[in-house]
Amino acid sequence: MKPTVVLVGRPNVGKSTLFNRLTRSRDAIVADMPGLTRDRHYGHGRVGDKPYLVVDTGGFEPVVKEGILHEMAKQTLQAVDEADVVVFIVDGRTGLTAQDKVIADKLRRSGRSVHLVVNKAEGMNRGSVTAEFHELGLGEPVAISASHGEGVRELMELVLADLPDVTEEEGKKPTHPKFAIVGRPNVGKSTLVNSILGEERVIAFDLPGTTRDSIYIDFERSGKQYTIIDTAGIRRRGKVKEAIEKFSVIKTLQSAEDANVVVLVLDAQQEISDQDAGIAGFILESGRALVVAVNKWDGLDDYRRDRIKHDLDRKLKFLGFAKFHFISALHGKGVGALLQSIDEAYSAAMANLSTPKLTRVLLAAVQKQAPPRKGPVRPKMRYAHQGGMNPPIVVVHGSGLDEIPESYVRYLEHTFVEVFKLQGTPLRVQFKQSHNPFADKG
Ligand SMILES: Nc1nc2c(ncn2[C@@H]2O[C@H](COP(=O)(O)OP(=O)(O)OP(=O)(O)O)[C@@H](O)[C@H]2O)c(=O)[nH]1
Ligand SMILES: Nc1nc2c(ncn2[C@@H]2O[C@H](COP(=O)(O)OP(=O)(O)OP(=O)(O)O)[C@@H](O)[C@H]2O)c(=O)[nH]1
Repeated sequence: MKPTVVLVGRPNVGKSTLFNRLTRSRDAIVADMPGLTRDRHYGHGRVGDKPYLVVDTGGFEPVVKEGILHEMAKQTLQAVDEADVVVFIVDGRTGLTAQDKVIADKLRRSGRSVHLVVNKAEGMNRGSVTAEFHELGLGEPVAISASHGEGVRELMELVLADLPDVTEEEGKKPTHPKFAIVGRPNVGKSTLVNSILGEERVIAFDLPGTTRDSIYIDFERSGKQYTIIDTAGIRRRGKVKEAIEKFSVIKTLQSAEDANVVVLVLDAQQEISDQDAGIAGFILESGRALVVAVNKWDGLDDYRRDRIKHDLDRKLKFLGFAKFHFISALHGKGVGALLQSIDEAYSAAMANLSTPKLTRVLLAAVQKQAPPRKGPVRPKMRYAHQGGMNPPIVVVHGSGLDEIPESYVRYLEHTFVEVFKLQGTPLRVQFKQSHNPFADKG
């Protein structure tokens, strides 16, 4: 599973500046999806071949108005609790403050692994800028400049050094669908898991766990093997749901990363909320295959059904690649069809796309509509091969491919998806310049 790095610190120390720097390159992938809403607190980062999730806790809750911050915001504490590593940022220009001490104390008691980072250190002597922060008792402070990008890469290498390497695990080819049921509180995730597995099964697996673990359940249906990742499972204990735990975006993201198919559950009896769209945005960014379950479809008249469909069209347009199912988890309606779509999405995400066929499809697409010329060089696309799975990545080789417009990339994506019938997974097209030995000669 990808490690989660949580950025903590008092206001104005540079958390979001660092966050933006860590997540910038990844954002480009889904930069201009129409309608996509993303919560700018959660993102994907990578150092070398090590991927991680990063959380900016700044602005999670309104800043306490008077006096020093006596208590870290609840949401921040939850994020710290669910983190693999905490990066605690202080301001090298302001120097050590009382608030820093309060936060340091909380972090020390959290038992998490903490890296102390002194930001805004550009043009300053490393030794002297970090000196006073030793007093926080969180080990050797690391000096960086988030806005200038100094020391950031070294910092992330250090932060990730002690964590288990996930790249090897990622490379393993899965053998069957492993799907995560995600969605905001109360949409019916537990009910859906029950409906898929059958009551007895769930009770048998209803093991107490720690708050941060999801439950993984293997099951068989119609002779086929599945693994379900149940993020809600831990809360479901017998009759009464005591103290419903706070919704965890981190847990949702982690389980989506770990799955090969995500089932996003929505509540048809409520409006599609910003939180729904936010979760949908993360799933899109993760590149996972997706099936949408619009739950609680029972008890709605035609007018309301039309309205919700309209609402979905408008707010979740960017999930056009996914199949939508209108189900009732409570009455077990539509659950079989949902599983079929999970199978289909899984196969699409894991499809083997042969180089000759990809190349044929590419050349036919180019023939039908050539990439627009920009500047003096005409883009030339020569061949395509598969560069990855889950999501399928098609690497197009050629020359003059620097400035292919986004609309043309989408055109190619749609063409590959249609010809290879890849329902339920996003597909990405990447370009690779090959040096053309004849280009300079005339
Ligand atoms: N000189 C200098 N300024 C920086 C650096 N990093 C961030 N800043 C500035 O510090 C200010 C606060 O940065 P933010 O990234 O918004 O800080 P934050 O911790 O996210 O603040 P909150 O959202 O209020 O918690 C901005 O004016 C940044 O431009 C740095 O490395 N050097
Ligand atoms: N009418 C109707 N109600 C449903 C359906 N599915 C679930 N519910 C109800 O919605 C409520 C929430 O269901 P849960 O399965 O606990 O939802 P959850 O998403 O697991 O909720 P959290 O544990 O808070 O994340 C319960 O009262 C369910 O009985 C459905 O298909 N139709």
